Amino acid sequence: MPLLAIVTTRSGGRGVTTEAVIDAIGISKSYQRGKPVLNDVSISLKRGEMVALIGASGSGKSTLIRSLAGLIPIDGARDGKASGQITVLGQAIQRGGRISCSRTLRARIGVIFQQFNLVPRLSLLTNVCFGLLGRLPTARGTLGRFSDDDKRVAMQALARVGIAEHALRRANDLSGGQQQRAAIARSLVQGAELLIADEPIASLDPASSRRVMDLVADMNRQDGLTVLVSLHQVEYAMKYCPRTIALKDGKVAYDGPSSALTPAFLNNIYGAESEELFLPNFGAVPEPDGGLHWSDPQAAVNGNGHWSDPPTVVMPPASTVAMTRPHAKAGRLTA
Ligand SMILES: Nc1ncnc2c1ncn2[C@@H]1O[C@H](COP(=O)(O)OP(=O)(O)OP(=O)(O)O)[C@@H](O)[C@H]1O
Repeated sequence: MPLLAIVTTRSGGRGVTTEAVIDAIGISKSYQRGKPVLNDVSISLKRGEMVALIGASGSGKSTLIRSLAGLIPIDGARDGKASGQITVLGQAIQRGGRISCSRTLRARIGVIFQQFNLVPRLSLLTNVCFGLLGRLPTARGTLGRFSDDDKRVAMQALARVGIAEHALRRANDLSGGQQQRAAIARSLVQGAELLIADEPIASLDPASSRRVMDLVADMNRQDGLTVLVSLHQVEYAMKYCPRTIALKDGKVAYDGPSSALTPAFLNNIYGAESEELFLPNFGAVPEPDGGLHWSDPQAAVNGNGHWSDPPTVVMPPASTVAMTRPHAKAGRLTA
């Protein structure tokens, strides 16, 4: 697909297919020997899915995201235990504790971080052009010589994320939300097929968070990008992602529909942190069986729901809402 088409396509979502875009089998990661931060984790994402990764602080979300993106090596075979394997877009990105990510494969994976990862003293335009590096001849890319066509593509991406007027401003002169939108524009010009985002809204105010999540959801629906996004606030996971994977102590504690998550389960996952997680008026209401469902399903789907930014709400005590069998069936519930 031509680059301009990648940035401007509005042809409608491509839906979820059966093709696995991420396939991680039995992966573990220890920063210190004998203390695994990820412990035998297996997950699979199909093309076109938008999946949230949630879990308490320290549960291993960033470690999993970085492992899947081929940024840190997972554990190799150890103590008689076979090593895990990660396949992304049909290619082994990690095997036996060794990263084997080609330049071509890396160009197909967009990665967004909480701290934006822009070059602070360079313009937004140049930062977005860096997304083209995986596609340019090495010499031109290394010298950072971008053609008028390259800049046109970057401008289109900046226009799509709504910050074209700031193209020539230095990245560090812009707000966090604008910088994150520039990082998204960089993934757009990159032509990524898979977007892996590590707490992209963790340092943003609610309005900026919604804009960023709306853009990510738009890339999923309109461009067919497969998205894995780690989120601290569960409400965003429930609003934007049909499926949620929850980590607890480095293991998959839940993998299933976001709508089947219950306050009791979330209390279990987050413990004392849980009171900070829920914002009311997102449209999520408890069902009699303890699940959370959207009062306006269309709002959940198209991101046009009514939003407000009220103070945090205290979740009901775990004992008041029991996890019932239908949820265990709907998702893979192991916590
Ligand atoms: N580079 C590192 N060296 C040593 N330990 C690390 C390193 N990175 C993370 N850890 C540890 O691994 C555990 C999981 O960290 P990780 O950042 O993956 O969790 P997280 O779920 O993303 O947390 P948060 O929501 O706070 O970002 C934590 O105990 C953390 O201290």
